[in-house]
Amino acid sequence: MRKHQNLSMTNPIISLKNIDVTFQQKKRTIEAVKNVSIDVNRGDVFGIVGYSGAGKSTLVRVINLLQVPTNGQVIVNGETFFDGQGAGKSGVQIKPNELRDRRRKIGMIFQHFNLLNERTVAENVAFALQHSPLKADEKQAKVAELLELVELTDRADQFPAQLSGGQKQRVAIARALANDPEILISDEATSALDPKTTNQILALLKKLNQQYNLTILLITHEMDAVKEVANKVAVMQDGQVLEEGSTLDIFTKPQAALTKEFIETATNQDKALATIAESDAITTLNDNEVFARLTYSGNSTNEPLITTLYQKYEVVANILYGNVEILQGTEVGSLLVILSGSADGLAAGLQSLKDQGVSVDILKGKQA
Ligand SMILES: Nc1ncnc2c1ncn2[C@@H]1O[C@H](COP(=O)(O)OP(=O)(O)OP(=O)(O)O)[C@@H](O)[C@H]1O
Repeated sequence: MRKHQNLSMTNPIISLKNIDVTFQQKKRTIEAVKNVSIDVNRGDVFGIVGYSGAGKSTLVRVINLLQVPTNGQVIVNGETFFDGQGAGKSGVQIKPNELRDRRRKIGMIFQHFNLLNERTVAENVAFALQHSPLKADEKQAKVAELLELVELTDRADQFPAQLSGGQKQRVAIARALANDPEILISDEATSALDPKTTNQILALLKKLNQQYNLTILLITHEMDAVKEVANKVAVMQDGQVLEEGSTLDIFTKPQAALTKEFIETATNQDKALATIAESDAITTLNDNEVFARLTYSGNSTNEPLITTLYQKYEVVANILYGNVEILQGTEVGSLLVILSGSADGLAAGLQSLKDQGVSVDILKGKQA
């Protein structure tokens, strides 16, 4: 695997501008992607999160024109692949043979691995090299190198049916990397795997990103997966990007209700919230109390938030749930608390938390 240079000249490596994808069916029009613009920089692990049907797969298939968009611009590595308004195929700006070449530099992996069952592990990887200019012995060496990279050297002569899900996905990764792609699109690649195997695959993707500067697009319905590896996230719903930002910002300052929902799941807050919401403390919340979620990162973690609330504002915090994650090397904490105090004390205390960069969500209580 070749290490890709970080050429600032060609950043972003993928630029999608105002992309629409509309499918015409007999009686109805499906707007699968609506006016989406995203820039992916070289070396990014860019997470695209959304529920089934949000348009994620359709959007990423636009990158290598497996899906020709209805409108918009597709620019990869500074080269315009597509530019058109309602132009259909006539908006394609690249010749078919060139497009085939460029597609080889964009590897893809999928939920169901898409391996050839009649071929061995080594043959599956070699299959991706059928159009490569390498000589036979070079191809063999390349396959061996790739299998070593994904730690499957000892499985080279086995068939997919003899492998676990995680091993099958590693074969698929080796195959996707055969032509030294600069971009890897991972479309729900861990969705069929158990949590432990998922983490192993995510760790492998992270290694490929760090060691080879491979740009990765990680499509998933699990914010958990994104949290592990992505430095940027876009949240999709109904064909649109609801919000986009660094993983840290998305986790600490989510704006859209859907983003908050994904984060609650990824940080196990959803389960805690469900239990806590039923508890007496919440169902019989007093007038001088608020139930709040406090999210803080980096510097704020060192601040004695709770102590200050009490000492300065006489606001007492009852912590019902706490969680700390390390995201991109930064601590992100979340607390579910009942804060009690005088109306003025609460107002001033909450304001002081916000001033310290803590994101405050009132989940129940007067100030909601
Ligand atoms: N070729 C097609 N023809 C018609 N409709 C399509 C086609 N491909 C996708 N769609 C529709 O476009 C919408 C977005 O689908 P898409 O597969 O991109 O979503 P997704 O977020 O990737 O979800 P999933 O993870 O389930 O694939 C859906 O309503 C889907 O039914």
